[in-house]
Formats: sequence, C-alpha cells, structure tokens
Amino acid sequence: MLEVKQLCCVRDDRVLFDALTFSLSPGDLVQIEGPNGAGKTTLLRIIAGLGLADSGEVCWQQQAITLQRDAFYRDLLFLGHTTGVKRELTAFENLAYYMQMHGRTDHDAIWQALAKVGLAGREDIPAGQLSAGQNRRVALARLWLSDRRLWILDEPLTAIDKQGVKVLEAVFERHVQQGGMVLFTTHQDMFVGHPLLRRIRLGAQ
Ligand SMILES: Nc1ncnc2c1ncn2[C@@H]1O[C@H](COP(=O)(O)OP(=O)(O)OP(=O)(O)O)[C@@H](O)[C@H]1O
Repeated sequence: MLEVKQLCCVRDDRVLFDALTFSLSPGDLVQIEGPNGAGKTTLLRIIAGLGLADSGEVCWQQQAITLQRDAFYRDLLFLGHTTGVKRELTAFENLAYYMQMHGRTDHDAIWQALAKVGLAGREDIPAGQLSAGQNRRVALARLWLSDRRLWILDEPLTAIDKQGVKVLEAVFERHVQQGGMVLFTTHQDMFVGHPLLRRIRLGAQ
C-alpha cells in the first residue's frame, strides 16, 4: 500500500498542494489531474523519492520510503517525461538492457512487448531514428516486462495515438486487476467514465 500523508509543497512562493493525503491499495488506478503548472510532476517525483516535499511523508507498506529506498525501488516502475530510451540502441536492445538491469533475460518477452506496442518489424532500428511516438512506445513496452507492483507514470500518453491509448488502457487495467497499482497523469482522455478510475485534482483552488 502506498500512503501519501499530509504532503505540502511550495515552489517559487506558491503552494502547489497542502495537507494532501491519499492512498493506493492493490487494484487502485489513480489519475492526478490539474492544469499546466498545478504540481502534478512535482507530486509524482516526490512520491517516487526524486524530489522533496516541504512537509509530510510518503509511506510504502507502512514505512516511510526514506527509510527503505531499496525495498521501495524494487517495487516501483517510474516513467517520467523523458523516456530514458537510448538513441544509439535499437528498440530491442533498449528493452534487453532494461531487463538486464533488473537481472533478467527473456528475449521472447521482449518480442511480445514490442508487438504489443506496435513496433513489430521495427525492433532493429536505432531509437534515434524512430518517431517521437515510437520512442515513447519503446519506453512503454517496459510495462509488459515489469514485475513491479507500483507504476508511477508521468504523461505516458505524450505523442501516443488513439489506438495506442486503447492498448495502454488495457495494460493498466490488467495490472490493477492482478493486484498492482497505477498512479499517472495525462492531459488526454483516458478511462473516460470507467468505474476503476479515481481522480485527484490539484490546482482546483
Ligand atoms: N525545481 C523547481 N524549482 C522551482 N520551481 C519549480 C521546480 N519544479 C517545478 N517548479 C514549479 O512548480 C510548478 C509546478 O510544476 P509541475 O511541473 O509540477 O506542474 P505540472 O502540473 O506537472 O504541469 P504540466 O501539466 O505543465 O506538466 C510550476 O510553476 C514550476 O515552475
């Protein structure tokens, strides 16, 4: 379980959020929403342990993440604004590198993940020669390879077309139905009217 407790964050003398409290349990799908500059990225980075709040804390499995970073990061898949895709490596090599970093090798799983994100036939092209949306798809293919319980995804739909959104909705849904948790932001329509989705709005005041 992820618990966000009484988080307060001030940037440039502006309170982005104050006393923000919510939690995610297995099976939860939560969208952080709000206008440009509301603090969505700032919040996700704090929850992922990549930024500091002015007060409050983030707990994973009942313990502050600052006291157990290794355990927390073993359960976390974080995808930020930048894709983390290496331009010189092909789509396949990028994913093989990703898996190896986590001590795993499964070429069949990589082929399948690339097919899921619509990159079958483009596996051997250096990522630097792929389009923006194809690059994002390489990064998102990690979702099919990951065994992490908590996904924190900042604008995963950037440059993704409508068909790609449907594919992502399906993998999010599968993850939460298997007991995972997904926390994400997007300015695009996703899970419209879907009973699974919970929304938390920033910048509404
Ligand atoms: N390191 C920083 N130092 C100072 N101000 C910052 C810092 N990081 C973010 N901000 C400010 O905090 C505010 C929130 O930024 P953030 O990127 O979290 O917004 P956002 O809701 O993700 O916006 P968008 O929808 O445009 O991606 C902005 O006004 C930004 O200028």
